[in-house]
Amino acid sequence: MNCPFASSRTTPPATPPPSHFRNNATIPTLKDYDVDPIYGFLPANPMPIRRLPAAYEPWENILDNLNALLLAGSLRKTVENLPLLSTDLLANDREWQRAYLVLSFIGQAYVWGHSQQASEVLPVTIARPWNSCSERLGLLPVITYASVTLYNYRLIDPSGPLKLDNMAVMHTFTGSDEAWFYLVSIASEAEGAPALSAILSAMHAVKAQDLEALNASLTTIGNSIEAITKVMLRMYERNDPYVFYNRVRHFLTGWEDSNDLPNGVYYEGVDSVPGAPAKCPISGFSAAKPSTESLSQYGSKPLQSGAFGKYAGASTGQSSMMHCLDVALGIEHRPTRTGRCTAANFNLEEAKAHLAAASSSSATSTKSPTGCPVSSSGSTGASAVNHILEMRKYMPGPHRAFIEALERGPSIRAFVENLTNNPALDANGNSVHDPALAAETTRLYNRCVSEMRGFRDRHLQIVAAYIVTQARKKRDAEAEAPQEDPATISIPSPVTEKPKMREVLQARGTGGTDLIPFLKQSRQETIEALVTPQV
Ligand code: HEM
Repeated sequence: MNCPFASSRTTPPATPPPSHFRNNATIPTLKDYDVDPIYGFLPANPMPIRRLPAAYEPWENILDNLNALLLAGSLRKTVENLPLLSTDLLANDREWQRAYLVLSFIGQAYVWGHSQQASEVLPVTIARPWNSCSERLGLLPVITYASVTLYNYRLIDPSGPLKLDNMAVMHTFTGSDEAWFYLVSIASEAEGAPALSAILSAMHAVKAQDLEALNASLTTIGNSIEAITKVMLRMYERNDPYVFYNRVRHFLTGWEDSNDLPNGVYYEGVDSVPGAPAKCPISGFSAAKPSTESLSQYGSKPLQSGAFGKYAGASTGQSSMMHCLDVALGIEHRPTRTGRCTAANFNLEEAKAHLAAASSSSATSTKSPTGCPVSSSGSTGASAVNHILEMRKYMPGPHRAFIEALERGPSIRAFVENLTNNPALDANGNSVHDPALAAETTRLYNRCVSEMRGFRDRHLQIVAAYIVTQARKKRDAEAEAPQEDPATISIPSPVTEKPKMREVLQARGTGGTDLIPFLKQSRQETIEALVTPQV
Protein backbone atom coordinates (compact mmCIF):
# COMPACT_ATOMS: atom_id res chain seq x y z
CA MET A 1 0.00 0.00 0.00
CA ASN A 2 1.12 3.48 -0.78
CA CYS A 3 -0.83 5.73 1.51
CA PRO A 4 1.05 8.97 2.10
CA PHE A 5 -0.39 9.14 5.62
CA ALA A 6 0.56 5.57 6.52
CA SER A 7 1.13 5.34 10.26
CA SER A 8 3.91 2.78 10.15
CA ARG A 9 6.95 2.38 7.96
CA THR A 10 6.78 -1.43 7.89
CA THR A 11 3.20 -2.41 8.67
CA PRO A 12 0.66 -0.38 6.71
CA PRO A 13 -2.73 -0.22 8.44
CA ALA A 14 -5.73 -2.02 6.96
CA THR A 15 -7.62 1.25 6.45
CA PRO A 16 -6.01 4.59 5.70
CA PRO A 17 -5.71 6.76 8.82
CA PRO A 18 -7.57 10.05 8.87
CA SER A 19 -5.93 13.03 7.27
CA HIS A 20 -4.61 14.45 10.55
CA PHE A 21 -3.26 17.49 8.91
CA ARG A 22 -6.53 18.47 7.23
CA ASN A 23 -4.87 18.67 3.87
CA ASN A 24 -8.15 19.41 2.12
CA ALA A 25 -8.80 22.43 4.29
CA THR A 26 -9.15 25.91 2.86
CA ILE A 27 -6.27 28.32 3.40
CA PRO A 28 -7.27 31.94 4.08
CA THR A 29 -5.79 34.96 2.34
CA LEU A 30 -4.49 38.02 4.18
CA LYS A 31 -6.52 40.59 2.30
CA ASP A 32 -9.85 39.01 3.19
CA TYR A 33 -9.13 39.65 6.87
CA ASP A 34 -7.71 43.15 6.86
CA VAL A 35 -4.15 41.89 7.29
CA ASP A 36 -1.26 43.47 5.38
CA PRO A 37 1.69 41.41 4.08
CA ILE A 38 4.19 44.00 5.37
CA TYR A 39 2.39 45.72 8.25
CA GLY A 40 0.62 42.62 9.50
CA PHE A 41 -2.18 43.62 11.88
CA LEU A 42 -1.13 47.28 11.90
CA PRO A 43 -3.48 49.33 9.72
CA ALA A 44 -1.71 50.39 6.52
CA ASN A 45 -2.50 51.86 3.10
CA PRO A 46 -3.85 54.19 4.35
CA MET A 47 -2.19 54.57 7.74
CA PRO A 48 -4.22 55.42 10.86
CA ILE A 49 -5.58 58.95 10.66
CA ARG A 50 -4.51 61.59 13.16
CA ARG A 51 -7.76 63.52 13.47
CA LEU A 52 -11.44 62.91 12.88
CA PRO A 53 -13.52 65.10 10.53
CA ALA A 54 -14.62 68.50 11.87
CA ALA A 55 -17.97 67.23 13.19
CA TYR A 56 -16.06 65.33 15.86
CA GLU A 57 -13.93 68.24 17.09
CA PRO A 58 -15.61 68.16 20.54
CA TRP A 59 -14.11 64.68 21.10
CA GLU A 60 -10.74 65.56 19.60
CA ASN A 61 -10.56 68.71 21.73
CA ILE A 62 -10.98 66.66 24.88
CA LEU A 63 -8.28 64.26 23.79
CA ASP A 64 -5.97 67.21 23.01
CA ASN A 65 -6.39 68.35 26.60
CA LEU A 66 -6.80 65.00 28.32
CA ASN A 67 -3.88 65.32 30.73
CA ALA A 68 -4.68 68.92 31.59
CA LEU A 69 -8.35 68.14 32.18
CA LEU A 70 -7.50 65.14 34.34
CA LEU A 71 -5.08 67.16 36.41
CA ALA A 72 -7.50 70.04 36.78
CA GLY A 73 -10.17 67.60 37.92
CA SER A 74 -12.55 68.86 35.25
CA LEU A 75 -12.54 65.99 32.78
CA ARG A 76 -15.74 64.41 34.05
CA LYS A 77 -17.75 67.61 33.91
CA THR A 78 -16.46 68.35 30.42
CA VAL A 79 -17.47 64.90 29.21
CA GLU A 80 -20.91 65.16 30.79
CA ASN A 81 -21.46 68.45 28.95
CA LEU A 82 -20.43 67.12 25.56
CA PRO A 83 -23.05 67.13 22.83
CA LEU A 84 -24.26 63.64 21.98
CA LEU A 85 -22.60 63.00 18.61
CA SER A 86 -23.85 60.36 16.23
CA THR A 87 -21.41 57.96 14.61
CA ASP A 88 -23.37 58.23 11.34
CA LEU A 89 -20.84 60.63 9.88
CA LEU A 90 -17.91 58.22 10.21
CA ALA A 91 -17.17 57.37 6.62
CA ASN A 92 -14.54 54.63 6.47
CA ASP A 93 -12.57 52.10 8.52
CA ARG A 94 -9.84 54.54 9.51
CA GLU A 95 -12.42 57.01 10.85
CA TRP A 96 -14.18 54.30 12.85
CA GLN A 97 -10.85 53.16 14.24
CA ARG A 98 -9.82 56.69 15.14
CA ALA A 99 -13.18 57.29 16.83
CA TYR A 100 -12.75 54.08 18.83
CA LEU A 101 -9.27 55.22 19.89
CA VAL A 102 -10.45 58.70 20.90
CA LEU A 103 -13.41 57.35 22.87
CA SER A 104 -11.26 54.67 24.51
CA PHE A 105 -8.89 57.28 25.89
CA ILE A 106 -11.68 59.58 27.05
CA GLY A 107 -13.80 56.72 28.42
CA GLN A 108 -10.97 55.20 30.46
CA ALA A 109 -9.93 58.61 31.79
CA TYR A 110 -13.52 59.33 32.77
CA VAL A 111 -13.98 56.03 34.60
CA TRP A 112 -10.69 56.00 36.52
CA GLY A 113 -10.12 59.73 36.88
CA HIS A 114 -7.03 61.19 38.51
CA SER A 115 -6.72 60.28 42.20
CA GLN A 116 -10.49 60.05 42.26
CA GLN A 117 -12.96 57.37 43.07
CA ALA A 118 -13.78 55.30 39.99
CA SER A 119 -17.00 56.30 38.25
CA GLU A 120 -19.49 53.49 37.89
CA VAL A 121 -21.51 55.42 35.33
CA LEU A 122 -20.22 56.27 31.89
CA PRO A 123 -22.28 59.13 30.41
CA VAL A 124 -24.29 58.60 27.27
CA THR A 125 -22.12 61.15 25.43
CA ILE A 126 -19.27 58.64 25.48
CA ALA A 127 -21.00 55.33 26.19
CA ARG A 128 -23.27 55.30 23.16
CA PRO A 129 -20.77 56.23 20.42
CA TRP A 130 -18.06 54.06 22.01
CA ASN A 131 -20.41 51.10 21.92
CA SER A 132 -21.33 51.82 18.27
CA CYS A 133 -17.66 51.94 17.28
CA SER A 134 -16.98 48.70 19.13
CA GLU A 135 -19.84 46.96 17.37
CA ARG A 136 -18.68 48.19 14.01
CA LEU A 137 -15.07 47.03 14.56
CA GLY A 138 -15.89 43.76 16.35
CA LEU A 139 -14.30 45.10 19.56
CA LEU A 140 -15.65 45.84 23.06
CA PRO A 141 -16.35 49.24 24.68
CA VAL A 142 -13.25 49.23 26.86
CA ILE A 143 -9.63 50.09 26.21
CA THR A 144 -7.93 47.36 24.20
CA TYR A 145 -4.60 46.59 22.59
CA ALA A 146 -6.14 47.92 19.37
CA SER A 147 -6.92 51.31 20.99
CA VAL A 148 -3.41 51.91 22.27
CA THR A 149 -1.21 50.20 19.69
CA LEU A 150 -2.81 49.20 16.37
CA TYR A 151 -4.79 52.41 15.86
CA ASN A 152 -2.35 54.63 17.73
CA TYR A 153 0.86 54.50 15.68
CA ARG A 154 2.46 56.59 12.99
CA LEU A 155 5.79 56.61 11.20
CA ILE A 156 8.01 59.59 11.96
CA ASP A 157 9.28 59.52 8.38
CA PRO A 158 6.34 58.11 6.39
CA SER A 159 8.67 56.88 3.67
CA GLY A 160 11.13 55.41 6.18
CA PRO A 161 11.38 51.85 7.50
CA LEU A 162 8.79 50.10 9.66
CA LYS A 163 11.19 49.92 12.58
CA LEU A 164 11.06 50.96 16.22
CA ASP A 165 13.43 53.89 15.58
CA ASN A 166 10.99 55.35 13.03
CA MET A 167 7.79 54.86 15.04
CA ALA A 168 5.77 57.18 17.21
CA VAL A 169 2.50 56.93 19.08
CA MET A 170 -0.19 59.56 18.83
CA HIS A 171 -1.60 59.42 22.37
CA THR A 172 -0.79 58.36 25.90
CA PHE A 173 -2.36 59.00 29.29
CA THR A 174 0.91 59.69 31.03
CA GLY A 175 3.87 60.29 28.73
CA SER A 176 7.05 58.73 27.47
CA ASP A 177 7.35 55.47 29.46
CA GLU A 178 3.84 54.56 28.44
CA ALA A 179 4.62 55.54 24.84
CA TRP A 180 7.59 53.17 24.85
CA PHE A 181 5.38 50.34 26.12
CA TYR A 182 3.10 50.84 23.14
CA LEU A 183 5.96 51.41 20.70
CA VAL A 184 7.71 48.18 21.56
CA SER A 185 4.42 46.34 21.13
CA ILE A 186 3.83 48.03 17.77
CA ALA A 187 7.37 47.16 16.69
CA SER A 188 6.75 43.54 17.67
CA GLU A 189 3.74 43.52 15.34
CA ALA A 190 5.95 44.80 12.54
CA GLU A 191 8.71 42.28 13.25
CA GLY A 192 6.18 39.46 13.25
CA ALA A 193 4.41 40.52 10.06
CA PRO A 194 6.57 38.42 7.65
CA ALA A 195 5.49 35.33 9.60
CA LEU A 196 1.88 35.80 8.54
CA SER A 197 2.49 35.30 4.81
CA ALA A 198 4.94 32.53 5.71
CA ILE A 199 2.26 30.71 7.72
CA LEU A 200 -0.01 30.71 4.69
CA SER A 201 2.84 29.54 2.44
CA ALA A 202 3.65 26.79 4.94
CA MET A 203 0.03 25.64 4.82
CA HIS A 204 0.14 25.55 1.02
CA ALA A 205 3.39 23.59 1.23
CA VAL A 206 1.76 21.07 3.57
CA LYS A 207 -1.06 20.62 1.10
CA ALA A 208 1.39 20.18 -1.75
CA GLN A 209 3.74 18.08 0.42
CA ASP A 210 6.53 20.36 -0.71
CA LEU A 211 9.26 20.11 1.93
CA GLU A 212 11.57 22.66 0.38
CA ALA A 213 8.84 25.28 0.39
CA LEU A 214 7.80 24.28 3.90
CA ASN A 215 11.35 24.61 5.16
CA ALA A 216 11.70 28.06 3.65
CA SER A 217 8.45 29.16 5.33
CA LEU A 218 9.42 27.67 8.69
CA THR A 219 12.73 29.53 8.48
CA THR A 220 10.88 32.82 8.00
CA ILE A 221 8.49 32.03 10.85
CA GLY A 222 11.36 31.16 13.21
CA ASN A 223 13.26 34.33 12.26
CA SER A 224 10.17 36.44 12.88
CA ILE A 225 9.61 35.00 16.35
CA GLU A 226 13.27 35.59 17.16
CA ALA A 227 12.91 39.20 15.99
CA ILE A 228 9.77 39.69 18.11
CA THR A 229 11.62 38.51 21.22
CA LYS A 230 14.57 40.73 20.42
CA VAL A 231 12.46 43.84 20.07
CA MET A 232 10.41 42.95 23.17
CA LEU A 233 13.64 43.03 25.19
CA ARG A 234 14.06 46.68 24.27
CA MET A 235 11.18 47.34 26.67
CA TYR A 236 13.69 47.86 29.48
CA GLU A 237 15.38 50.73 27.64
CA ARG A 238 12.72 53.43 28.09
CA ASN A 239 9.85 52.07 30.13
CA ASP A 240 10.63 52.31 33.82
CA PRO A 241 8.95 49.46 35.73
CA TYR A 242 8.04 51.78 38.63
CA VAL A 243 6.34 54.26 36.32
CA PHE A 244 4.61 51.49 34.41
CA TYR A 245 3.23 49.78 37.48
CA ASN A 246 2.32 52.85 39.50
CA ARG A 247 1.25 55.32 36.84
CA VAL A 248 0.41 53.63 33.56
CA ARG A 249 -1.40 50.39 34.36
CA HIS A 250 -4.18 52.20 36.17
CA PHE A 251 -5.54 53.62 32.92
CA LEU A 252 -5.27 50.35 31.04
CA THR A 253 -7.25 48.40 33.61
CA GLY A 254 -10.76 47.22 32.83
CA TRP A 255 -13.75 46.44 34.99
CA GLU A 256 -14.28 42.75 34.58
CA ASP A 257 -13.40 41.78 38.09
CA SER A 258 -12.77 45.04 39.86
CA ASN A 259 -13.18 45.71 43.57
CA ASP A 260 -13.77 49.35 42.76
CA LEU A 261 -16.44 48.54 40.18
CA PRO A 262 -17.96 45.23 41.26
CA ASN A 263 -20.84 45.49 38.77
CA GLY A 264 -18.63 46.77 35.98
CA VAL A 265 -19.47 50.06 34.29
CA TYR A 266 -22.96 51.33 33.56
CA TYR A 267 -23.15 52.41 29.90
CA GLU A 268 -25.77 55.13 30.03
CA GLY A 269 -28.12 55.36 27.07
CA VAL A 270 -27.00 52.05 25.57
CA ASP A 271 -29.67 49.38 25.10
CA SER A 272 -27.33 46.50 25.49
CA VAL A 273 -23.62 45.88 25.58
CA PRO A 274 -22.03 42.47 24.94
CA GLY A 275 -22.47 40.13 27.89
CA ALA A 276 -24.76 42.55 29.78
CA PRO A 277 -27.15 41.09 32.34
CA ALA A 278 -30.85 41.17 31.39
CA LYS A 279 -32.66 44.43 32.01
CA CYS A 280 -35.78 44.96 34.09
CA PRO A 281 -38.64 45.43 31.58
CA ILE A 282 -40.33 48.00 33.83
CA SER A 283 -37.54 50.29 34.99
CA GLY A 284 -35.37 49.79 31.91
CA PHE A 285 -32.39 49.33 34.22
CA SER A 286 -30.30 46.18 34.26
CA ALA A 287 -30.76 43.93 37.29
CA ALA A 288 -28.01 45.77 39.13
CA LYS A 289 -28.56 49.52 39.29
CA PRO A 290 -25.82 52.09 39.69
CA SER A 291 -25.28 52.69 43.40
CA THR A 292 -26.84 55.69 45.09
CA GLU A 293 -23.33 57.02 45.63
CA SER A 294 -22.59 56.77 41.90
CA LEU A 295 -25.83 58.48 41.07
CA SER A 296 -25.14 61.33 43.45
CA GLN A 297 -21.67 61.78 41.93
CA TYR A 298 -23.13 61.84 38.48
CA GLY A 299 -23.82 65.46 37.66
CA SER A 300 -27.24 67.05 37.71
CA LYS A 301 -28.88 65.34 34.74
CA PRO A 302 -31.30 62.47 35.28
CA LEU A 303 -29.71 59.18 34.41
CA GLN A 304 -30.95 57.45 31.27
CA SER A 305 -31.51 53.72 31.20
CA GLY A 306 -28.49 51.73 30.13
CA ALA A 307 -26.63 48.49 30.67
CA PHE A 308 -23.78 47.23 32.81
CA GLY A 309 -20.75 45.79 31.02
CA LYS A 310 -17.84 43.95 32.62
CA TYR A 311 -14.70 43.85 30.53
CA ALA A 312 -11.00 43.21 31.01
CA GLY A 313 -8.66 46.04 30.06
CA ALA A 314 -5.93 46.34 27.45
CA SER A 315 -3.38 43.54 27.43
CA THR A 316 -0.51 42.56 25.20
CA GLY A 317 -2.18 39.13 25.27
CA GLN A 318 -4.67 40.66 22.83
CA SER A 319 -2.02 40.76 20.09
CA SER A 320 -3.35 38.66 17.21
CA MET A 321 0.22 37.95 16.17
CA MET A 322 1.05 35.52 18.96
CA HIS A 323 -2.32 33.79 18.55
CA CYS A 324 -1.58 33.20 14.85
CA LEU A 325 1.83 31.78 15.67
CA ASP A 326 0.35 29.47 18.30
CA VAL A 327 -2.33 28.26 15.92
CA ALA A 328 0.10 27.80 13.03
CA LEU A 329 2.49 25.78 15.16
CA GLY A 330 -0.26 23.72 16.77
CA ILE A 331 0.48 25.09 20.27
CA GLU A 332 -2.71 24.46 22.19
CA HIS A 333 -3.69 26.37 25.30
CA ARG A 334 -5.82 24.80 27.97
CA PRO A 335 -8.11 26.57 30.41
CA THR A 336 -6.44 28.24 33.37
CA ARG A 337 -7.63 28.30 36.93
CA THR A 338 -9.64 31.37 37.89
CA GLY A 339 -9.06 31.27 41.64
CA ARG A 340 -8.29 34.71 42.92
CA CYS A 341 -5.67 35.56 45.49
CA THR A 342 -6.74 37.63 48.44
CA ALA A 343 -4.89 39.44 51.16
CA ALA A 344 -5.69 36.46 53.34
CA ASN A 345 -3.92 33.80 51.31
CA PHE A 346 -1.06 35.87 49.94
CA ASN A 347 2.43 34.72 50.92
CA LEU A 348 5.28 36.83 49.63
CA GLU A 349 8.05 34.33 50.39
CA GLU A 350 6.29 31.67 48.38
CA ALA A 351 5.68 34.16 45.64
CA LYS A 352 9.40 34.97 45.49
CA ALA A 353 10.39 31.30 45.45
CA HIS A 354 7.91 30.64 42.70
CA LEU A 355 9.23 33.49 40.63
CA ALA A 356 12.81 32.33 41.01
CA ALA A 357 11.71 28.90 39.79
CA ALA A 358 9.70 30.48 37.00
CA SER A 359 12.69 32.28 35.56
CA SER A 360 14.94 29.23 35.64
CA SER A 361 12.77 26.22 34.85
CA SER A 362 9.67 25.17 33.02
CA ALA A 363 8.46 22.82 35.73
CA THR A 364 5.01 23.52 37.14
CA SER A 365 4.74 24.26 40.82
CA THR A 366 2.02 23.76 43.33
CA LYS A 367 2.07 27.36 44.52
CA SER A 368 1.16 30.42 42.57
CA PRO A 369 3.54 33.39 42.67
CA THR A 370 1.08 35.24 44.75
CA GLY A 371 1.43 32.49 47.31
CA CYS A 372 -2.09 31.19 46.74
CA PRO A 373 -2.68 27.47 46.89
CA VAL A 374 -2.90 25.92 43.45
CA SER A 375 -3.08 22.25 42.59
CA SER A 376 -0.45 20.82 40.27
CA SER A 377 -3.04 20.87 37.51
CA GLY A 378 -3.30 24.58 38.04
CA SER A 379 -6.77 24.38 39.53
CA THR A 380 -8.01 25.89 42.76
CA GLY A 381 -11.36 24.27 42.35
CA ALA A 382 -12.77 27.44 40.80
CA SER A 383 -14.14 27.12 37.28
CA ALA A 384 -11.44 27.17 34.66
CA VAL A 385 -11.33 29.73 31.87
CA ASN A 386 -9.18 29.73 28.78
CA HIS A 387 -7.67 33.20 29.20
CA ILE A 388 -5.81 33.12 25.94
CA LEU A 389 -9.01 32.39 24.02
CA GLU A 390 -10.84 35.01 26.10
CA MET A 391 -8.38 37.62 24.86
CA ARG A 392 -9.67 37.08 21.32
CA LYS A 393 -12.88 38.88 22.27
CA TYR A 394 -10.78 42.01 22.54
CA MET A 395 -9.35 41.84 19.03
CA PRO A 396 -10.74 43.54 15.93
CA GLY A 397 -13.35 41.24 14.35
CA PRO A 398 -11.48 40.53 11.07
CA HIS A 399 -8.29 39.59 12.95
CA ARG A 400 -10.18 37.22 15.23
CA ALA A 401 -11.77 35.69 12.12
CA PHE A 402 -8.32 35.29 10.54
CA ILE A 403 -7.08 33.32 13.54
CA GLU A 404 -10.17 31.12 13.38
CA ALA A 405 -9.63 30.58 9.63
CA LEU A 406 -6.05 29.49 10.36
CA GLU A 407 -7.44 27.01 12.91
CA ARG A 408 -9.46 25.43 10.13
CA GLY A 409 -6.46 25.32 7.79
CA PRO A 410 -4.04 22.44 7.24
CA SER A 411 -2.17 21.48 10.42
CA ILE A 412 1.54 22.11 10.02
CA ARG A 413 2.30 20.34 13.28
CA ALA A 414 0.38 17.18 12.38
CA PHE A 415 2.20 17.10 9.05
CA VAL A 416 5.61 17.41 10.73
CA GLU A 417 4.67 14.83 13.34
CA ASN A 418 3.68 12.39 10.59
CA LEU A 419 6.76 13.18 8.58
CA THR A 420 8.95 12.55 11.62
CA ASN A 421 7.33 9.46 13.03
CA ASN A 422 5.23 7.93 10.25
CA PRO A 423 6.92 8.97 7.04
CA ALA A 424 5.04 8.23 3.82
CA LEU A 425 6.48 5.32 1.83
CA ASP A 426 6.45 4.56 -1.87
CA ALA A 427 5.54 1.22 -3.41
CA ASN A 428 9.00 -0.12 -2.62
CA GLY A 429 8.81 0.86 1.02
CA ASN A 430 11.15 3.81 0.61
CA SER A 431 10.49 7.22 2.06
CA VAL A 432 8.57 9.46 -0.32
CA HIS A 433 10.52 12.44 0.96
CA ASP A 434 14.26 12.93 1.03
CA PRO A 435 15.10 11.92 4.65
CA ALA A 436 17.64 14.71 5.01
CA LEU A 437 15.07 17.27 3.91
CA ALA A 438 12.47 15.74 6.23
CA ALA A 439 14.89 15.86 9.16
CA GLU A 440 15.47 19.51 8.37
CA THR A 441 11.70 20.12 8.40
CA THR A 442 11.48 18.62 11.90
CA ARG A 443 14.42 20.69 13.05
CA LEU A 444 13.00 23.91 11.63
CA TYR A 445 9.56 23.27 13.07
CA ASN A 446 11.08 22.57 16.49
CA ARG A 447 13.17 25.70 16.18
CA CYS A 448 9.94 27.72 15.75
CA VAL A 449 8.47 26.12 18.87
CA SER A 450 11.69 26.75 20.79
CA GLU A 451 11.64 30.39 19.69
CA MET A 452 8.09 30.63 21.07
CA ARG A 453 9.28 29.13 24.31
CA GLY A 454 12.19 31.60 24.35
CA PHE A 455 9.72 34.43 23.82
CA ARG A 456 7.61 33.20 26.75
CA ASP A 457 10.69 32.79 28.98
CA ARG A 458 11.72 36.39 28.35
CA HIS A 459 8.17 37.66 28.64
CA LEU A 460 7.85 36.01 32.04
CA GLN A 461 10.92 37.90 33.17
CA ILE A 462 9.44 41.16 31.90
CA VAL A 463 6.19 40.53 33.74
CA ALA A 464 8.15 39.70 36.89
CA ALA A 465 10.10 42.97 36.62
CA TYR A 466 7.20 45.22 35.66
CA ILE A 467 4.41 43.78 37.78
CA VAL A 468 5.35 41.22 40.41
CA THR A 469 8.43 43.01 41.75
CA GLN A 470 6.66 46.35 41.65
CA ALA A 471 3.68 44.95 43.54
CA ARG A 472 6.06 43.67 46.20
CA LYS A 473 7.90 46.99 46.46
CA LYS A 474 4.65 48.86 46.81
CA ARG A 475 3.50 46.52 49.53
CA ASP A 476 6.81 46.82 51.39
CA ALA A 477 6.74 50.61 51.15
CA GLU A 478 3.22 50.71 52.52
CA ALA A 479 4.15 48.35 55.34
CA GLU A 480 7.16 50.53 56.27
CA ALA A 481 5.26 53.82 56.16
CA PRO A 482 5.00 55.38 59.68
CA GLN A 483 1.67 54.64 61.27
CA GLU A 484 0.17 58.01 62.11
CA ASP A 485 -2.71 58.43 64.46
CA PRO A 486 -5.67 58.86 62.10
CA ALA A 487 -7.21 61.33 64.56
CA THR A 488 -4.35 63.76 63.98
CA ILE A 489 -4.38 63.58 60.21
CA SER A 490 -6.55 65.98 58.36
CA ILE A 491 -7.63 64.87 54.93
CA PRO A 492 -7.84 68.08 52.99
CA SER A 493 -9.56 67.03 49.83
CA PRO A 494 -12.97 65.61 49.01
CA VAL A 495 -11.06 63.48 46.53
CA THR A 496 -10.22 60.26 48.33
CA GLU A 497 -7.94 57.52 47.11
CA LYS A 498 -9.23 54.21 48.38
CA PRO A 499 -6.53 51.85 49.60
CA LYS A 500 -6.14 49.33 46.84
CA MET A 501 -5.04 46.37 48.91
CA ARG A 502 -5.93 43.84 46.29
CA GLU A 503 -4.00 45.70 43.66
CA VAL A 504 -1.01 45.86 45.96
CA LEU A 505 -1.11 42.24 46.96
CA GLN A 506 -2.03 40.64 43.73
CA ALA A 507 0.30 40.48 40.83
CA ARG A 508 -2.42 40.48 38.26
CA GLY A 509 -2.54 41.29 34.61
CA THR A 510 -4.36 44.28 33.23
CA GLY A 511 -6.42 41.70 31.39
CA GLY A 512 -7.45 40.33 34.76
CA THR A 513 -5.51 37.10 35.13
CA ASP A 514 -3.55 35.66 38.03
CA LEU A 515 -0.34 36.14 36.27
CA ILE A 516 2.54 33.79 36.77
CA PRO A 517 0.63 30.48 36.86
CA PHE A 518 -1.10 31.53 33.67
CA LEU A 519 2.11 32.52 31.91
CA LYS A 520 3.95 29.42 33.12
CA GLN A 521 1.17 27.23 31.88
CA SER A 522 1.28 28.95 28.53
CA ARG A 523 5.03 28.26 28.34
CA GLN A 524 4.53 24.63 29.32
CA GLU A 525 1.91 24.20 26.59
CA THR A 526 4.44 25.59 24.14
CA ILE A 527 7.04 23.04 25.11
CA GLU A 528 4.49 20.26 24.66
CA ALA A 529 4.19 21.09 20.96
CA LEU A 530 7.79 20.00 20.19
CA VAL A 531 7.90 17.04 17.83
CA THR A 532 10.11 14.31 19.23
CA PRO A 533 11.36 11.61 16.89
CA GLN A 534 10.28 8.25 18.34
CA VAL A 535 13.06 5.69 18.31
C1 HEM B 1 6.23 45.97 30.05
C2 HEM B 1 5.97 45.05 29.15
C3 HEM B 1 4.90 43.99 29.28
C4 HEM B 1 4.14 43.67 30.35
C5 HEM B 1 4.15 44.27 31.74
C6 HEM B 1 3.27 42.60 29.93
C7 HEM B 1 2.32 42.03 30.72
C8 HEM B 1 1.51 40.99 30.37
C9 HEM B 1 0.52 40.41 31.20
C10 HEM B 1 0.19 40.94 32.57
C11 HEM B 1 -0.03 39.40 30.56
C12 HEM B 1 -1.12 38.45 31.07
C13 HEM B 1 -2.42 38.70 30.43
C14 HEM B 1 -3.20 39.71 31.22
O1 HEM B 1 -3.73 39.39 32.26
O2 HEM B 1 -3.28 40.84 30.77
C15 HEM B 1 0.57 39.33 29.29
C16 HEM B 1 0.27 38.41 28.35
C17 HEM B 1 0.86 38.38 27.14
N1 HEM B 1 1.77 39.29 26.64
FE1 HEM B 1 2.65 40.77 27.65
N2 HEM B 1 3.53 42.29 28.64
C18 HEM B 1 4.52 43.12 28.21
C19 HEM B 1 5.03 43.17 26.95
C20 HEM B 1 4.65 42.33 25.94
C21 HEM B 1 5.09 42.44 24.59
C22 HEM B 1 6.02 43.51 24.04
C23 HEM B 1 4.49 41.42 23.91
C24 HEM B 1 4.60 41.08 22.46
C25 HEM B 1 5.69 41.10 21.81
C26 HEM B 1 3.68 40.68 24.84
C27 HEM B 1 2.92 39.58 24.53
C28 HEM B 1 2.08 38.91 25.38
C29 HEM B 1 1.35 37.73 25.05
C30 HEM B 1 1.38 37.00 23.72
C31 HEM B 1 0.58 37.39 26.15
C32 HEM B 1 -0.38 36.22 26.31
C33 HEM B 1 0.26 35.14 27.12
C34 HEM B 1 0.98 34.13 26.26
O3 HEM B 1 0.68 34.05 25.08
O4 HEM B 1 1.85 33.43 26.81
N3 HEM B 1 3.81 41.26 26.06
N4 HEM B 1 1.53 40.32 29.19
